[in-house]
Amino acid sequence: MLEIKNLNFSYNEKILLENININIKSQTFVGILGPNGSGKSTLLKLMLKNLAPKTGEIILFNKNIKDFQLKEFAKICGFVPQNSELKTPLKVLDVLLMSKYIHLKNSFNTYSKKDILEIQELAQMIKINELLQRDVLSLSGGEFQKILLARALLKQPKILFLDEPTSALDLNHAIELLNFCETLIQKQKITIIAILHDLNLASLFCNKLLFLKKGKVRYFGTTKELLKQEILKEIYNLNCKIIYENSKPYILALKEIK
Ligand SMILES: Nc1ncnc2c1ncn2[C@@H]1O[C@H](COP(=O)(O)OP(=O)(O)OP(=O)(O)O)[C@@H](O)[C@H]1O
Repeated sequence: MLEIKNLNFSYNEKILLENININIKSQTFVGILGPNGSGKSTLLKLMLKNLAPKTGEIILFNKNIKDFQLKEFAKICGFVPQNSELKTPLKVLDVLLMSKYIHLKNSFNTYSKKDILEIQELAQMIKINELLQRDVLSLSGGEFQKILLARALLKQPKILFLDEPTSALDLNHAIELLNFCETLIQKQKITIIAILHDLNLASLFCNKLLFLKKGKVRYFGTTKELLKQEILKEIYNLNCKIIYENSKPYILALKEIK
């Protein structure tokens, strides 16, 4: 479904991503992990066509993403950024309605009752229905993150990219949001690619992990295969214990004894 072949990327002379080769099957929850500065956001920007590879290609549904028209690409790919460019005082409902713009046949068309109903249904599901009439600028960080997710989902994307989707959420809300994303994979047959820093959340929700370090793919495999003491030491220089609960690995970070 999404294939990256021999991808290299650099800014000026600085190599940021080197010889990236991965193949992501549909209906997978992929976590992109790695230390700060390892190239996670750069890789996401390349997959979103915000940056262009120096060499190599990114193939989505058998087509090089550079050959997608912007509107066609935007219909297929949903993106939930960490922060948003949204700085204008708009009602949440209006922000969400704007995401339906892409499906309007032409600029003279207007939103339908069906669009409003769809927003209300989704708002119920991700528990933002009480926020619809609020000004986006008045929302808390966590509430805002959920609005960004709703905005991406209303485009009914086939692939959803998330940049640290739980960074502003408490643990309960983080699990609730990722649970919801997991059900989307089954119900709407979408694929999710998320940058995550929390290894335990990655363990709970991701089927596959991509570990980057210094711009290279160090590991790409199943969560069970990769969440191992020696791998986490190699990638993060982390001392940890792995505990298994319902056959899922949990990472217990250890303080270095001096
Ligand atoms: N515009 C730029 N010009 C030069 N270097 C850049 C630019 N953008 C990013 N970098 C560098 O590229 C490297 C990878 O950055 P990137 O943001 O992809 O890392 P990351 O893994 O997402 O990090 P973090 O976990 O801290 O968000 C870093 O060393 C960063 O300083």
